[in-house]
Amino acid sequence: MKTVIVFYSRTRKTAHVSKTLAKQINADTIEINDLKDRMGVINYLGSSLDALRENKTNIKPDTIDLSDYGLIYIGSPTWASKPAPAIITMIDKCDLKGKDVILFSTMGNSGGLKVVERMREKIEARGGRMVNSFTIKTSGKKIDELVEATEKILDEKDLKIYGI
Ligand SMILES: Cc1cc2nc3c(=O)[nH]c(=O)nc-3n(C[C@H](O)[C@H](O)[C@H](O)COP(=O)(O)O)c2cc1C
Repeated sequence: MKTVIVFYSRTRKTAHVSKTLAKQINADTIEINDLKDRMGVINYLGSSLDALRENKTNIKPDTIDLSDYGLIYIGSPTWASKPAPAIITMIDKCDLKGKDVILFSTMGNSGGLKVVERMREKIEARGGRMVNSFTIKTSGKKIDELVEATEKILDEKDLKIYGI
């Protein structure tokens, strides 16, 4: 069975982590886009509130077909210690019955574990099973440092053994 990395990324950090992983483990990627404008200071506050309240949002693609995949990574930035609304919305539209899932979050400095924990609850409710997870701090990291941190986690967590 194939592996896919499903992610949302507002400022490309989670995207860099996802693309690095995909290259290393030979996985497909699916980027979830949030159709609501999330940029700028005012939208930052609104986005934090949306995340706190677990408000749904319009996403593109609207639905994703995971039937070809046995192992699914789901990655989200940390927003107010919660998953981004685009990821909450996406998980609630997915059939994860019998799927192994690896969850990860990026964060400025803190709250990433709570994001993983909330995603775990949600994927389990939809029949998925979390087999591993990790968080990555992104604050102050340049792209090459993010790539390096991702490769380090890949080794530490032995991620290459899953989905073979
Ligand atoms: C609305 C919003 C809320 C955030 N809340 C947190 C937070 O609670 N804790 C934290 O460490 N970082 C927080 N961040 C920072 C992001 O989690 C971090 O920069 C992340 O790596 C960005 O990923 P991206 O570039 O893929 O969007 C927040 C960012 C935004 C836009």
